[in-house]
Amino acid sequence: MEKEKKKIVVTAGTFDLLHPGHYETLKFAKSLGDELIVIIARDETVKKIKGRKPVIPEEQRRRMVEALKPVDKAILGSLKDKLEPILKIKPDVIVLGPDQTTFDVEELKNELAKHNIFPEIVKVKEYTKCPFHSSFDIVKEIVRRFGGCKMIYSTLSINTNKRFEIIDITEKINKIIKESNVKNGLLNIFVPHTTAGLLINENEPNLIKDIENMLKELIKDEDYNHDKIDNNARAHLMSCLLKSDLTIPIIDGKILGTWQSILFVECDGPRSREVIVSIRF
Ligand SMILES: Cc1cc2nc3c(=O)[nH]c(=O)nc-3n(C[C@H](O)[C@H](O)[C@H](O)COP(=O)(O)O)c2cc1C
Ligand SMILES: Nc1ncnc2c1ncn2[C@@H]1O[C@H](COP(=O)(O)OP(=O)(O)OP(=O)(O)O)[C@@H](O)[C@H]1O
Repeated sequence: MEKEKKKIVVTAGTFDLLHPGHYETLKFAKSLGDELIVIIARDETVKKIKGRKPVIPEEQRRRMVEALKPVDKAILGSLKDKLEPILKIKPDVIVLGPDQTTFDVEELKNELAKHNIFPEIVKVKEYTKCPFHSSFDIVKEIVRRFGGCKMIYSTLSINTNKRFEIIDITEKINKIIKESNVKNGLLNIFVPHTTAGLLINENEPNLIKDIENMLKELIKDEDYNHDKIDNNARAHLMSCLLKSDLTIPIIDGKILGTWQSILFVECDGPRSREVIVSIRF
């Protein structure tokens, strides 16, 4: 008597962080035949399709899927052509997940028909009866609970010597970044004062003089309303043209372009000033 041919079912997917939705799909897929083969999406494919690499590398994902009870075999997919493994397996049934748009059902049928393969194609329903029924939801929960951005900060003390003065603080900032050991992050420099501020520009002595002249030209030495209370309105107005904070990316431990320096601008010195430097990473 001729041995009855096994009914082979194929399904595929990323299966990054396993959840009951995966299991339900696999259990259902197995119920449709005798042998279930799962094609595991390659890391590179997932990066292209979902815009992010899976958390778990492909071989580790393959091993875990193969260890699941409904699964007979899990294989890594092709890097070149997604049809390649199906053409080799020649399945009787292909199970597509609820959110799988890699193949249009009709197109897949037509394409396989060209190779004399006529599988039944079944689409599964989404399983939602558990708190986490999507791998990305698990990722978001982990980030929410443990990932949060870390921040370190320090305070720079600056003693200014003149009424108006521009002080290059780049070296002091670079020292803080070096000591923080942060290679990639976001630097924020904040001046908690209303008569001083920050600028990024080239520290060239003639240009520094030009910046001073520009501010003094724009905000002339005149009588202002605020002078009735405190004789420093000009400094307040000058600081309106400056920045109270700077946000600069730290990439590979470096900040700033070739000609850029971080300049602290005193408009109402001499005084003791503070600059708050925080780094998020
Ligand atoms: C029938 C079928 C065959 C597939 N074959 C491959 C393959 O050979 N190589 C691969 O990297 N991914 C393959 N995939 C996985 C898809 O690329 C995957 O569906 C895509 O990364 C989206 O992820 P998700 O299905 O887990 O949502 C296949 C998917 C299906 C539905
Ligand atoms: N909740 C679910 N119910 C049924 N099937 C699911 C569910 N979640 C995923 N699947 C199916 O499992 C297979 C693998 O899916 P995949 O690895 O993309 O999981 P995912 O949770 O949808 O991932 P992500 O959240 O990153 O999109 C696909 O066939 C997919 O449709």
